[in-house]
Amino acid sequence: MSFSARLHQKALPIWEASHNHPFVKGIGDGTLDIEKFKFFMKQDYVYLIDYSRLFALASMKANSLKNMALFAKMLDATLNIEMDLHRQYAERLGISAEELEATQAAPMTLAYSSYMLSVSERGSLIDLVTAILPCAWSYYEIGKKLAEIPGAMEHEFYGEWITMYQSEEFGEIADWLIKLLDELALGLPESELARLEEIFFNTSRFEYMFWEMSYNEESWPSHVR
Ligand SMILES: Cc1ncc(CO)c(N)n1
Repeated sequence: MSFSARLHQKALPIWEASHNHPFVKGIGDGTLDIEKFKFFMKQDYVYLIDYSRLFALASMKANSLKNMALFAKMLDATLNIEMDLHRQYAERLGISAEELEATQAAPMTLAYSSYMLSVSERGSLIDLVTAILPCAWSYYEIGKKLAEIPGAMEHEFYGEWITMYQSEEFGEIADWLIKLLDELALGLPESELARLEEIFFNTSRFEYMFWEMSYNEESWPSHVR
């Protein structure tokens, strides 16, 4: 079994909980409360700012020119394609790009971003790739699953979201990260693989918690905001 398949298997119960989360289900059947989605979009935007920084850092740590270029491409795709989706939704929701960028990170967003950044800054390239893989991979899986629901991609509000994450371009990023991880993991001792497994498990948990936070619109208590 490849290392990526092992990680996927280990985190499967968490991924399934994400797929079955009422937030994700609500995007799929179009019933999600728009206020919850608005909360999610704003938090996701500030999350993606730090996620983009990780691609810049990955380019710095890359082991070949080819990989440097691929991470640079992912950085560009996140800042200019994926985050454009957020800017477009914001416009539809009456939020300006400036307001979106100025969103105050909620505790879970801050915890998730800080965890990914700290693992990636002090670790090597494989630590970074392991930390970000559940993000790219799980959104692609969710996108594909939701796209199978008849009419979901044509939904007047949530259709664009599903269309973005099920796209071939987004899938290519996930596939490429999976391949790179398996390459980098070749020949590593079990102790190292177990350490990486923990990172993957943690960011998979954070992915679940991000749905949970968004569904509950959970931020700092108002008296300490
Ligand atoms: C929290 C989160 N995880 C993954 C993705 C996919 O890039 C995203 N936009 N947001």
